[in-house]
Amino acid sequence: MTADTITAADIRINSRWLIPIEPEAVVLEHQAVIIQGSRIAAVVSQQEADLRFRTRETVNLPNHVVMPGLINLHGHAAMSLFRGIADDLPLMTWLNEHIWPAEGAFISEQFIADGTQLAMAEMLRTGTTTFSDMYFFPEIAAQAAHDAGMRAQISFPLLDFPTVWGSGPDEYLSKGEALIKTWKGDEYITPAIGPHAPYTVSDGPLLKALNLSEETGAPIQIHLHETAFEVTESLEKQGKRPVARLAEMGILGPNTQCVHMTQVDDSDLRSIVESGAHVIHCPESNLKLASGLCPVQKLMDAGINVAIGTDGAASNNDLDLFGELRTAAMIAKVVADDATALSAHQALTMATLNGARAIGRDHELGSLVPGKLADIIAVDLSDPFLQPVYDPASHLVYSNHGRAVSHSWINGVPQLQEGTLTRIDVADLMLRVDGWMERIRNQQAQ
Ligand SMILES: CSC[C@H]1O[C@@H](n2cnc3c(O)ncnc32)[C@H](O)[C@@H]1O
Ligand SMILES: [Zn+2]
Repeated sequence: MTADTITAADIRINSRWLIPIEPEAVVLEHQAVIIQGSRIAAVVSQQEADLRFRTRETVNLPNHVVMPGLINLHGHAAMSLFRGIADDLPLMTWLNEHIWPAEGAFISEQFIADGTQLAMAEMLRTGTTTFSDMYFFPEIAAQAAHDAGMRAQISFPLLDFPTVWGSGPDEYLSKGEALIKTWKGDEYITPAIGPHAPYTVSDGPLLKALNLSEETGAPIQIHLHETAFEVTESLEKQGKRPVARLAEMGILGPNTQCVHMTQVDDSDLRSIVESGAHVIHCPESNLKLASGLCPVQKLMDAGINVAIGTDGAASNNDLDLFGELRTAAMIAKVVADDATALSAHQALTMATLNGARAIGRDHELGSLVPGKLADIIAVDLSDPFLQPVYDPASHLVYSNHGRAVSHSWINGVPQLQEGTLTRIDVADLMLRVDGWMERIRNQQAQ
């Protein structure tokens, strides 16, 4: 090897273990990830890296596993400010009697800016590099994510009734169209359409959402079959199951993300498979609201792409995707009555490549492959609760929680170094969070 075969690059990450996700489910040892600009230039053995690359910066991670950044495909980021205000309730009581009144009373542009930043701090700290949001004032959330250098799919809300963000479907759709125009093509922000649920959006606005999606390419994300009650009520009012209604309208397709899907009969399964729609599994929210259990392994066996999300911090009550994976893997086994269901590697793929596929970005996100964007995390396995290490993939899913995440990069830019966030001023954020807590608590006490 001569000097002219040595390539200059920006960052070299040396790690004890590496889980690339693609091309296969393996754990590699003593690898180096080479980053040039915003992309992965190479993933090679450390010996080969010594011969082929000279980098501006080298990060040595001797007790760590390096893998692609996690993708949290469903949440309501600013609801972090409502964490713990209404626990131990079923979905419709939680929404009608607690969450919707609180949203009416408190949500403003500043609430969304602060709440989204709080959510991003937690997600970055626990290994998420891309998140999906469906909430009010999406233009503020998009700007907050962009400013923090986080990747996000930002869905604008669509409902039949007025909220803090608009007077009804027409206003939501025209503001949403503006959001799409502003952010389409951005490398960090993917604008999307968020019809809330089949029970809150009637056919007219749903069809307009579909038109907008077809015209702009913006994905649709919708809460779907979250509870048995949703399905029963739809059968009573519409004479059909929500999935059948959406399938007949043409809403289900490869650009549609169906969140929850705890109720799946054979006809639902067929509709989802035939349409190519994606399912977003939110196990902890489903458990906490006693909504039901998504049959993840059955969906995957049928060929459906299943990604994972935390849902909002008011129904979870955290945004730690590693914790979510542990729950997902555990309940998948009971639901399938099969301990081999959702293995550790399948779970890690669900939180990375499947998430990228659901937002149509698997060609550039979700695995550590040369040419893909450098969204990378490192997890420190040196703590006693992660020792001894026979299989790092097992530890990441079954023994870990997100606090062991030590480093992350998004687009090749460091976001977390030795557990410290580089782009969010946490002390300042906490002052603003305290202010919101006082206001919310005072109003609740009245
Ligand atoms: C249209 S903005 C989002 C809207 O959804 C509410 N929400 C939060 N979690 C859930 C859930 O699990 N099912 C249904 N709706 C949910 C949130 O409070 C906003 O009002
Ligand atoms: Zn939700």
